[in-house]
Amino acid sequence: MQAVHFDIQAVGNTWLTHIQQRIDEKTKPLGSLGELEGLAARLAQIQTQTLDGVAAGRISIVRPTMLVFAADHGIAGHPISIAPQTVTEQMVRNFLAGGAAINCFCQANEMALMVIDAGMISPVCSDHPLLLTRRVNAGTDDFSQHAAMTAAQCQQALRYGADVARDQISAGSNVLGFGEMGIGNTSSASAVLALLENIAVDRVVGRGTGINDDQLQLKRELIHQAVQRIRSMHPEVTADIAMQEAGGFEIVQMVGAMLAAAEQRVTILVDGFIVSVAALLACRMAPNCRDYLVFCHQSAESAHGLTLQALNARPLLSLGLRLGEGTGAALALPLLRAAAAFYNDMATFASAGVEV
Ligand SMILES: Cc1cc2ncn([C@H]3O[C@H](COP(=O)(O)O)[C@@H](O)[C@H]3O)c2cc1C
Ligand SMILES: O=C(O)c1cccnc1
Repeated sequence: MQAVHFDIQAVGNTWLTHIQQRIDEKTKPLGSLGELEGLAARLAQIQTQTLDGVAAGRISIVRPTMLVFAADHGIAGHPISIAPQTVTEQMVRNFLAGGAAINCFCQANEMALMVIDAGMISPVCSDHPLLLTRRVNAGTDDFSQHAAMTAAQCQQALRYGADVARDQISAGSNVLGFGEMGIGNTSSASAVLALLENIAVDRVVGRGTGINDDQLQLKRELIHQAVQRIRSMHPEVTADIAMQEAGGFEIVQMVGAMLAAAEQRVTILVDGFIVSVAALLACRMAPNCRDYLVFCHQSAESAHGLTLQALNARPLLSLGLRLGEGTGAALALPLLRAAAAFYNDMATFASAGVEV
């Protein structure tokens, strides 16, 4: 099967001085809107391709949509989460019924929500308007023993994810949020991070949903075993190998969706640890993808800091969240709206007759 290819343009710094000049002409002391200025500049860079666009263009946030990718993980057959695998499906039903944290935050912040079955153990038989069924398989294999998926499944997951993003973009979205649901997926994310960044397993493994000391010890051992197995077979671990060996279908679909979004100059809202690991994989496959990422929050999962460091990222919020589902990304959307509002509508010193 032919590998999926993405053609992503770098945002480039051509217009950055002009964009910064537009920000500096606003009626405020230089730099006084702090990180909101960097956020506005990033959004403007993503959306602006001409000098006229810098002078008169507006940052637009159209049909912002949260994509929650759900899948199951063979490794969750071991007691490495507070919850059994069945909770993935139960939570997906909860998303569809509107009862989860992500539903509340999307509703509060006027964000659309779509849930993707990327490969849960059992399909949710539903023609629910929020559900997209893009199942690669009924969960991955236990990656502490075997590869999580085949090369063909990995390519299929990338393709499905890319198609999900393209469909939302065709429907008008120019901001896509990323969230996930999959019991055991912090194990997968930790293994991928250890493999890509060559970090010692003990430093990348955390408590996920809040496991106890015995479970943490087992989680470390299983991931250590996996990393040793994978490294002994592949002295050089590429993103493709990390995904096949230790990924989850929701993680790989997020990678495909991010790459497709970046290809179409769409802003990507990155949630917590698991989504950030997907972002790291996407940037390994296509470094220009980095230009389209907005890092929304820093999770309490200890390895999230290491992931953000690897991506040279400074997130907008730090609220001690450790939930996933896209919650941190949905909470950051009002900051994007505020950045767009001041960039688009704030008076300049000249227009307001303010002299300093
Ligand atoms: C009720 C419940 C709701 C959740 N919503 C997100 N997650 C989060 O926890 C899981 C990852 O943690 P671990 O690797 O420890 O299983 C993912 O499903 C993630 O989205 C949840 C977990 C639970 C139990
Ligand atoms: O940071 C996250 O995304 C996270 C942390 C714990 C559990 N689930 C998700």
